[in-house]
Amino acid sequence: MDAKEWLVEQDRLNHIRAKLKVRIAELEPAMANFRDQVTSIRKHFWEDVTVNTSTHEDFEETFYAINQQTAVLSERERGHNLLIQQWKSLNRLLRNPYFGRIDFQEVGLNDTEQIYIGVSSFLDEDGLNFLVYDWRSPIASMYYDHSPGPAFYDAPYGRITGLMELKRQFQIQGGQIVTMFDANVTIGDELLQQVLSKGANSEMKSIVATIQKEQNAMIRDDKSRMLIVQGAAGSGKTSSALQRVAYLLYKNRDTLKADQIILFSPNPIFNSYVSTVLPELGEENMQQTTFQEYLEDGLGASFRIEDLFDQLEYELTAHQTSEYAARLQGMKYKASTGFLNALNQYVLGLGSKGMMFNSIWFRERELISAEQMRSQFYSTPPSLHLSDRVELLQKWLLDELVLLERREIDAEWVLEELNYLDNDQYAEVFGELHKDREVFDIAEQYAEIQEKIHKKLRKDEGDFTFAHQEEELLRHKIVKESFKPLRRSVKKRMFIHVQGLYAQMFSDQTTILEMTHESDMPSLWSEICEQTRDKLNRLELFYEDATPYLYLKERIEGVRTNTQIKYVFVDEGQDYSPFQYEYLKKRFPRARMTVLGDFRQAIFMQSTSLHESDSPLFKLFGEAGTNMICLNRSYRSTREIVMFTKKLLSAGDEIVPFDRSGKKPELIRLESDEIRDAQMRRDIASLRAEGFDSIAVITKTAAESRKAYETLGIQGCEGLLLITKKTLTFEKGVLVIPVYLAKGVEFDAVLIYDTSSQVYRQENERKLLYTACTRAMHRLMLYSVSDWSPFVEVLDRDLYNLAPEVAHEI
Ligand SMILES: Nc1ncnc2c1ncn2[C@@H]1O[C@H](COP(=O)(O)OP(=O)(O)OP(=O)(O)O)[C@@H](O)[C@H]1O
Repeated sequence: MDAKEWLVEQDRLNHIRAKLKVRIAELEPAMANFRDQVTSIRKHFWEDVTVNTSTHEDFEETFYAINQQTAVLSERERGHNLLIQQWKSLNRLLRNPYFGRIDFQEVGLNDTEQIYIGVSSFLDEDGLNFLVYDWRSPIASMYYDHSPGPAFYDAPYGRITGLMELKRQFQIQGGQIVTMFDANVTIGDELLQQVLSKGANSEMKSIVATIQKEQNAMIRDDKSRMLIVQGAAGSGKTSSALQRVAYLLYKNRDTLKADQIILFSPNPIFNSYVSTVLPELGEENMQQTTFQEYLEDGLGASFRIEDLFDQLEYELTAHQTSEYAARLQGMKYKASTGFLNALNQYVLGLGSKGMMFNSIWFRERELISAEQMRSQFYSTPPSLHLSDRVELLQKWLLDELVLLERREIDAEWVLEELNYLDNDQYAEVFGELHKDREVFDIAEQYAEIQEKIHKKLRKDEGDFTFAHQEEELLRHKIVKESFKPLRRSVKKRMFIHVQGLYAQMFSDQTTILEMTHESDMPSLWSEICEQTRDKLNRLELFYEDATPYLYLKERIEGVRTNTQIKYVFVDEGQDYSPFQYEYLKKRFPRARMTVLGDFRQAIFMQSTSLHESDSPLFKLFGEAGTNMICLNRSYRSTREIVMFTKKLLSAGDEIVPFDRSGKKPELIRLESDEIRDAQMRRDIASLRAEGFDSIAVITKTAAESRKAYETLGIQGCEGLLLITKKTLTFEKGVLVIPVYLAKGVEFDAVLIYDTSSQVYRQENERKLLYTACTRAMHRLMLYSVSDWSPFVEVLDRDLYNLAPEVAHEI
């Protein structure tokens, strides 16, 4: 870039920054003014309102005055918040006004427009000229999608075509242009090289300046009901998803708020990892949760639910137990579409037989039996949905309770309770009755007048006394109180015996066949049945049962829906079962869904393929409403690490590394655990000395993590942090972490604690090793004290370096 051009750009930058400073300075007094007004209104709120409730008119006037005052206050607060937002946005721009420029000549116009692109827009004083365009604006999309030459963008009023004459990238720091490139391809590799060569952070970064074309397609897809993104490890799925959230918030700024978007994260620690990206882009964070939270919300009070991580630990460590084979078959089957279909069939079948209810008991008496409910339920129209029939039954039960409650008033126990009312209770009841008394007086007068007019005796003549009436009302009140929990439990639909219904599917082979017409059953079905029933009897649920159980419960009771949410994002989408997708769709009926995942990292027993043509995800919203984007370029790791990790897979050929060089992965075999730990301590120290400050020792299981944490500590390794599923925030340092908690995150250097054949041998462990190794950005080191894992053993020798002292051993 010639020096003259550089000067011109620096001049423009100075000019824009000066304008920004002026605008900021102009805003500050207005902000202070609003703030003072808000403080003053809050302080004097009651002084400015005359409260008078003596007459109806006074009351209305007071009410009106309070309302008016509240409206003024919230209008000022809104104004203040708006100015704060603008102020923050301008300050963000002042630090870094733009990162790109394109020169575009629109067909039919003579002038070429210079379009500068930054994290938000900035207009000239006249409000007509864009000095900086928001990266999400339609015109800015050309920056990501086109190389210099013919180009176009889709404006709200149609497609605009023209010629892109220039595409320039900037890095700006402290008001100075640090680097400047003219790119002749989409986004130049040079800038990306610089960005990617930096160290990992405990928080994810925004990629706004270097979004790639295929990522941009995903970010700006606003047509699909279901967007599936299958992407290699490190291809930018999560980063692009967050940019997509920012884009959607911008595009739909009048109708969409951040809390109408929800992201399902793989674990709580991931929430903290991604939480800074949107604020960095000037947007509020969306809601974040985990599926486990949803399960616990739906079932937590009735069951202790295993989580996905404990399920995986079981799968990886319980080989020796007698029930292992059946449990594994159960995990697989219960996550399958086959079981989902079976369950749907089962629910359908319940329309004609098999419903189970819990009798309603009261003071050790069966008030309404399960049998009565069953016959009442089956007397409702079979053409209705099961949940509608449940609703009719619920109404019937509430009516029955009213009748039973009335009958109960004369029961012996009520009289006893009456005698045992303590003074406070009595006084409370008496107070209430006293109020009612006025009503009785009027009723009494009315009855007397009626008597006179019609000249006939009232029915209750002679036996109507207040004492009697009081006692009756007291009895009534006592019964009503005692029936309250019954009514509440009916409203919560606790009369449905969901546990029994779920267990019924697992009663024996014939039941499920009869109920579901399902022929493709696991061979160890009777053992699976026994395990499931045992667990249910202990009021515990295997992870693989939790979603089907909740699904069954909600199909019968009626689904709890959340219609506020407009977009659902599912990260690590391969780790969700078809059940869970069905559940999410029903739970968020108004939402569009974005699923990001990598089937090559499907380490849990339950998984859903994202890109196979028979993926259940295509059926969820129908093919017409579904779009799939594949991201095969991997940005996180160096070329050497990607070449190594993709060969760990049986089918990883399509993964393409971004061309950033580094050291080859290193294989280090040592004679004993102690020697390995001592070597790791030395390696960690030298990595730190090289300037890498985010380092992870990755293990297969939590038990192995605990062991590594202890033994490395004994070897004098300092500053270790043990990460467990309870850890909520990420910190920089040397983390010891099981692979399933490292999903989705990255480190400068990764050390695989034990890469022997005892640890990574089974086919399901291949993906674990792949996932662990792909967390590394710059350095990858694998250790073993015995034979190498067969997945490593077969790799071409030129894909890695062997530590010299052990070179002869492989
Ligand atoms: N366009 C880009 N510009 C700069 N950095 C990028 C870009 N795309 C991805 N990256 C970087 O690559 C790394 C991996 O991105 P990200 O974590 O989003 O990938 P992922 O596909 O979600 O990975 P995984 O499946 O392994 O969790 C991050 O450091 C991210 O900043």
